Amino acid sequence: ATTTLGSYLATRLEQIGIRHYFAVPGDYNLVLLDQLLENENLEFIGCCNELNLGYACDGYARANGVAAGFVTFSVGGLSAINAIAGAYAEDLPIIFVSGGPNTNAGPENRPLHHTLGEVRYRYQLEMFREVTAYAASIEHLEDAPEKIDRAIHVALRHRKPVYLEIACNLAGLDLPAAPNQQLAAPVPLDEAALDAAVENAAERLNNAVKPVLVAGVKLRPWDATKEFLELAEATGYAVAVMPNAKGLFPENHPQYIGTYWGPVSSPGCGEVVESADAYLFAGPTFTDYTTAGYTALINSNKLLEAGPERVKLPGQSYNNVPLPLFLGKLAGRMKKNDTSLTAFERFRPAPEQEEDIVADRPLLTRRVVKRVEKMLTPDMALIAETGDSWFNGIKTKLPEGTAFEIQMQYGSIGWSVGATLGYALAERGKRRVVSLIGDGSFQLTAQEVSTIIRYGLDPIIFLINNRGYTIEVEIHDGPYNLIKNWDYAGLIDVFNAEDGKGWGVRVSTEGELDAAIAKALAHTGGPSLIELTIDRDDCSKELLEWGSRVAAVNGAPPKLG
Ligand SMILES: C/C(NCc1cnc(C)nc1N)=C(/S)[C@H](O)COP(=O)(O)OP(=O)(O)O
Ligand SMILES: [Mg+2]
Repeated sequence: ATTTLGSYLATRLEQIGIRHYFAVPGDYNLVLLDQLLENENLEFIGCCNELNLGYACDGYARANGVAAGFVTFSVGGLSAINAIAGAYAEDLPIIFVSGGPNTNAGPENRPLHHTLGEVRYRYQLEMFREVTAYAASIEHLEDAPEKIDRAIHVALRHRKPVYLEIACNLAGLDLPAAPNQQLAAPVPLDEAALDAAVENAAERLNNAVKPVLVAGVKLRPWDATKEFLELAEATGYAVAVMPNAKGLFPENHPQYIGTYWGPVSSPGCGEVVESADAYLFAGPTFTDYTTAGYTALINSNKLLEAGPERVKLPGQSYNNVPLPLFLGKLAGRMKKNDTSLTAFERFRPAPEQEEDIVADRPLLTRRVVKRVEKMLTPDMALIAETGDSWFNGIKTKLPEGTAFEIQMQYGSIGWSVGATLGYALAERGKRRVVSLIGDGSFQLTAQEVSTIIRYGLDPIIFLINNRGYTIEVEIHDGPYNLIKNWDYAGLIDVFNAEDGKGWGVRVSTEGELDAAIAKALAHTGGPSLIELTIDRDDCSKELLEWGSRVAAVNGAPPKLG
């Protein structure tokens, strides 16, 4: 049996669990798209532009584990590259495919449209090489299967996007049949290093007086959340999560003490973590944003850092130690010690009294967070866009089982609209998406709401209209932080046109918000966009504190020498 190059690729995508792929057509990928349409287990999802296509792949990969996107050469690829770089930063496997020039164009010295006007066609491949874990151009049929399989293998093994460029005159040609072979490779394991790391870590933690555990963002891409929970319950320690790891440990768990974010940690949490005499961080990233401008007091003499594939203990490092194996094995060596949790219990903040809704009270960010918290259910996912939505999203208490998504490593505003599309598609019928999106971010990618309408997805979008770039205002204000206001709620009518089922409303009081949420929860067949009127200076207190610290780091004078 033979298969065409395009249907070989389609079969592979199906084999790794993809059911939808995102595409914007162009004459370099039309024949390839025809091949994909032949596969009835894959659904074509057309996006308004390639940047949003990339963000949709990001959101889909967060829910589904891996995603695929298809663009045309240069005008498509160079538009998508920012989203693919973001997926690299966020450890998301994406099979990203661009149509490429006809294989004869180079040898016959043919200038082509959509290119730089010179006969040199490798520039897109070189650019993607920088933001993917593997990049290859397929210009000969005989090496297509190997390059496709290698790309998929690398994406799944390293949890990173990969890039394939397929010459437009090859996609519909026959290939040798597709052997069903193992595509995902296990993480390398050094048994001796694993045992030594467990031995050393167990000794340090079992001899500590008040050790704590902190969950990091890499727990999820390296499938170690279950083992982290096991370790937590084997130790009885206080457990915190870093801001971009929210949702990776159940927040109603008796050992959960909140978000550890240095000076903007949740009440009591920072104190307990920083006063511990040993802390195990599992899968952490210590960036300027996750440490509030490096003001988090993390002492390397007390730090046990378990990364995706290596463990770092004070004065010792162990390589080829997979995170889930390390955490799981360590759990079996731990003694119970609830000293840090007992310390936290002494000042655990009393649950906040639920304030009654004051119908005609103007909206306050703090009150909006409380109202969103109340509507969340375990079968929802909360997506927080870059902006004050980070702080508001992170402060939102999650019911057990509710998922949380944030792009704190890359922080490219506008990401959340495409990510909402991709995530909602992957989780259709299983999880409803609730998104917190600022007005400034929304203006970069708003048109993808029409794709959400086109495919009848029903996320609930809270559009926080505070008249500008408030994060930037708090870090460093200037006239550039002002934006032109839109009628955000009215956009829904624009995108609905004659057949859409989106619903939009603008609210400015607590009573209006309450009624809008009730209506959104009942609204199906399309998105609900609730535009919130928020005062320009009404932001979370954490943003104020965090902003001044990040600004201090940004402004640090160049070191001499
Ligand atoms: C302009 C910028 N960051 C710089 C930036 C600029 N361009 C891209 C693609 N990504 C970025 N992070 C940021 S965080 C704005 O405050 C976002 O504004 P908005 O969505 O309105 O949220 P807040 O009002 O809560 O800040
Ligand atoms: Mg704003």
